[in-house]
Amino acid sequence: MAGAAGRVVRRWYPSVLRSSLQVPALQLHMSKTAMRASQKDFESALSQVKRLKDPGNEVKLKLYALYKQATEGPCNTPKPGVFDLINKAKWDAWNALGSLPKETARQNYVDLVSGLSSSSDSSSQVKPEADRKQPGYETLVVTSEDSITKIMMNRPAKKNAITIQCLRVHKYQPSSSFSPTHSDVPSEMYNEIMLALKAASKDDSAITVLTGNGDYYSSGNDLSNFTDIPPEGIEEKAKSSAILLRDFVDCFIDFPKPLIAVVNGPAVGISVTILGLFDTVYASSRATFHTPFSHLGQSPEGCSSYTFPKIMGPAKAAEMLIFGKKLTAAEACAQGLVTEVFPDSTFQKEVWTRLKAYSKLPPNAMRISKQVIRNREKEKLRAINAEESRALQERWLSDECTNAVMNFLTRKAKL
Ligand SMILES: CCCCC/C=C/C(=O)SCCNC(=O)CCNC(=O)[C@H](O)C(C)(C)COP(=O)(O)OP(=O)(O)OC[C@H]1O[C@@H](n2cnc3c(N)ncnc32)[C@H](O)[C@@H]1OP(=O)(O)O
Repeated sequence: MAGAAGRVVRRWYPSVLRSSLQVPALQLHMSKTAMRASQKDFESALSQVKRLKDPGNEVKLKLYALYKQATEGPCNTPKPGVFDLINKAKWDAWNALGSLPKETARQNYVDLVSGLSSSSDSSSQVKPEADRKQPGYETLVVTSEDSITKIMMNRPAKKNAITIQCLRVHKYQPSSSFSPTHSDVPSEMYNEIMLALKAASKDDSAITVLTGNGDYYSSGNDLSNFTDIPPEGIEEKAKSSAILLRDFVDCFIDFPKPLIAVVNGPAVGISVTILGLFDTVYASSRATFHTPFSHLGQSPEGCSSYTFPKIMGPAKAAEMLIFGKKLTAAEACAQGLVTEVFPDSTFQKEVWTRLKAYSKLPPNAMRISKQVIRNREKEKLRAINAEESRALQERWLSDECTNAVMNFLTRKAKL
């Protein structure tokens, strides 16, 4: 397996796979004997693959196997143990290629990537407001129009799960080696949402909207965040995640303008809990609201331990936050978490018509009204946020949490 230096990280590899799917830089300096006609195509496919949308684990395994076969030949490593699920899946995929010649594997790799590229080019996934899109975000589409700044979570293939890890993008230098020409690209969603909120708080928009692209609003914390353990160890990871969580939630507590959630589909975990910090929540009739913290060995965040009992009363809040009861949009509206539910078929049209009308109201008056409503609670909310983050820091180190996350990542459990 590759050492830490000189690695290519394929952006869409979940970190659970990434750790061992990383392509050793030196392997890309193919031996002279391998410099055949398809070498150039192969190299171009290797760089093309990094720009593709996530093709799913099955295809990633195929790519991995073909890559290994093309560069190393038939599988030559011992079979991983039965509990080493990820490495075993990879080993199985490589081993299944038997004695396929290197050249054929290389050609198959090129063909597979070319097929993936054309299907991703013709993908029906809309690139919303591409022309008005603010540059610089990897996981969001941020647009400003009609005095509304819209922050759209944009990982539809992953149900807009919110990522932590800062991917290191190493650029391929054909002549020498892989070098980290641009590292720490802010490609993760927690930080990008914070950046977008900070920018929106200062821009000339009157209101700010958070929504999701695709069929989900958001499936909450990306559970593969838990697998990206730094060399300093798991305690350090829990500590830095708790700080990130606290800072993330503080951005919502402190946001100075009217903040509206346009909940276009199901919402899970932290994408639900922070709704208590929004001023208005519009939901599609297709949306659901689910906070399965106990199932995950975790505890509530986003100030929900305070806002939910306040909004819906302690008994209903406990059913959601302790027992993970999933609410329909209508139920969430009846409990006061959602402002209004719209039929899914007319959701976007009705909501945006409403929001455009609101955005024409005098912005300073709206801002002051929000402050009058919210300011007296801010200090309390910050203290609650810090306390919830501390509790989670411990939870993340528990066996209950580790087992629940591993069950999801190995596909034994879905919520
Ligand atoms: C640092 C701050 C931490 C703050 C603490 C936050 C806590 C939380 O937010 S707790 C909630 C965490 N979220 C979950 O537990 C949801 C897990 N996801 C699911 O149960 C399901 O994926 C689903 C119910 C959301 C959707 O099911 P389904 O419609 O069957 O779609 P798939 O499962 O096939 O999902 C497609 C694709 O997306 C990946 N994915 C979805 N959600 C997550 C997620 N939260 N984390 C990581 N990955 C997620 C899923 O793995 C699939 O990926 P591929 O297999 O590669 O296609």
